[in-house]
Parts: sequence; C-alpha cells; structure tokens
Amino acid sequence: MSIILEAEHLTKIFRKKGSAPLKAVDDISFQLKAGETLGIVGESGSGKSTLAKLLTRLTDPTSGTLKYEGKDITMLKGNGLRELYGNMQMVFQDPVSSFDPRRTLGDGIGESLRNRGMKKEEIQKRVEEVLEQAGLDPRFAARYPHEVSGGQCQRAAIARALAVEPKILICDEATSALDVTIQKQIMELLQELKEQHGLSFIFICHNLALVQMFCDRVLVLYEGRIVESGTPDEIIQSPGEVYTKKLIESVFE
Ligand SMILES: Nc1ncnc2c1ncn2[C@@H]1O[C@H](COP(=O)(O)OP(=O)(O)OP(=O)(O)O)[C@@H](O)[C@H]1O
Repeated sequence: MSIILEAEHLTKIFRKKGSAPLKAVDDISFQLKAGETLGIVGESGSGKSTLAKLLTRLTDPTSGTLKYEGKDITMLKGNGLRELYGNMQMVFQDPVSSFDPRRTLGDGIGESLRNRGMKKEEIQKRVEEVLEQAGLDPRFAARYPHEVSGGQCQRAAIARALAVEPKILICDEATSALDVTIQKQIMELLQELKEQHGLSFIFICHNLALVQMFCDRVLVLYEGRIVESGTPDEIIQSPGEVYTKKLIESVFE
C-alpha cells in the first residue's frame, strides 16, 4: 500500500508571555497508507485538535514536516493549499457553525466547486448527488443550517467534504456532539463511504469504542506525544500504558 500522508517529527509549541511554552504536539511521526483508517485517540487536552489543525494545514507547525503523496506540504499556502484541499477534506465537531448561517446548505456544499469554476447546473447536480451519498434528500440543499438537526447538519458537512472527491477525510470528533443513536448512524455512513470510495481516513476521537468499530490502526496521544500504537484490538486487549488503560476503562466500564 502506498503512503498518502506522512508526518515527520511534527511539533507545535504555543508560547504566551508570562507562562512556560506549551508543547501541544510533541515530535509526532506517522504514516497513513492509501485506503487506511487511522484512529487518533487521547483524553481532553492531549493535542488531538492541534494535530488535526496541523494535518489540515490550518496552522503551521513549529517544526517537523508533513508530506502528501511524497510532496512536502509543510508550509503550503495559496493555490497549492487550494489544490491540496481537493484531495484532503475535513469534518469537524460542530457542523452548524461550520456553515454560514446566511447561506443555504446547498450553497455551502457547492462553494468549493464554484471556486474551481464549475458551472451552475453541474454544481447543482453534484450537490444533489453528494447529499444523497450522505443519506439526505436532495431538497436539503435549500435549507439553512438552523433549519436542520445536528445529525442532518453533520451529514451535510460530510456531503460538503465529499463534493470535491477527496482522497483523505480527516474527522475531528465528528460525532462527539451528537446523541448516541445519531452517532452510530454517522459512523455507519462513514463506513459505507470508506468502502464505496476507497477513502483514507484519519479519525480523531476520545472514544476508543468508536475507534474500535471503525479503524485499522490507532495512535494513542498523551501530552502531545504518541505513547502507543497498534490495531484497536491490540490496544484494547493489552494496553501497554497506564494512561491507555484508563482511557479504555472510561469507555468500557
Ligand atoms: N491556540 C492555543 N494557544 C495556546 N494553547 C493552546 C492553543 N490551542 C490549544 N492549546 C493547548 O494545547 C493543548 C492541546 O489542546 P488540543 O485542543 O489540541 O487538545 P485536544 O486533545 O483536542 O482536547 P479536547 O479533546 O478537549 O478538544 C492544551 O493544553 C490546550 O490548552
């Protein structure tokens, strides 16, 4: 399997006057293979969101490198970054705030297609197609973010991510704000999309049970560092770190 994304010694240090520098992400290296689903778990404050922002180029690392299909994208900006977002998309925790409240979901989903110069009719067709793929009636395109439920809005956010036919989907706590039944439905949808489109996934989550359902491999994060890695079963059945044991107990007991 080819390597699609590679992080080498990624580090992010936050500095604030009057307090010690904080290493939110500390020397993280890993490889994501094409078609693989990699889970990243850790307690609150372990650096998951900061890592997600580094991987999606929403923030610059203090040091380290990030490569997409072997190409250095560590400091990518402008057109290069737009091109990268054609291959890499993200889904975040709070779907409602990820859409502009003054614009319909269809407008939001079609935005990246408009930016790529796609014609209006083609955009409409593609928006309807991805809404259906995400399990929503195409008529949802005319609704505003506040006119749909949290689960429906997350489906729309997934539709938006799919619109450009990315190769990698990075989900940062994408189901955490939803209740358990809806969470399960979204997980099933992601599973289906993975199988149908051969996407590579990075699934960032504090819940090891969800990671077990969905991921091929998992990295355990603690204080910004990877303290363990393996298949979800390996990690859950024989955790090597006290921290991981506690993380497991918090979900399974
Ligand atoms: N912009 C920032 N400035 C300063 N410190 C920050 C900033 N963003 C995050 N941090 C700190 O970095 C550490 C990691 O935060 P991060 O949000 O990445 O953790 P997390 O694992 O995603 O937590 P949660 O699950 O609660 O969202 C925390 O100690 C946090 O306070």
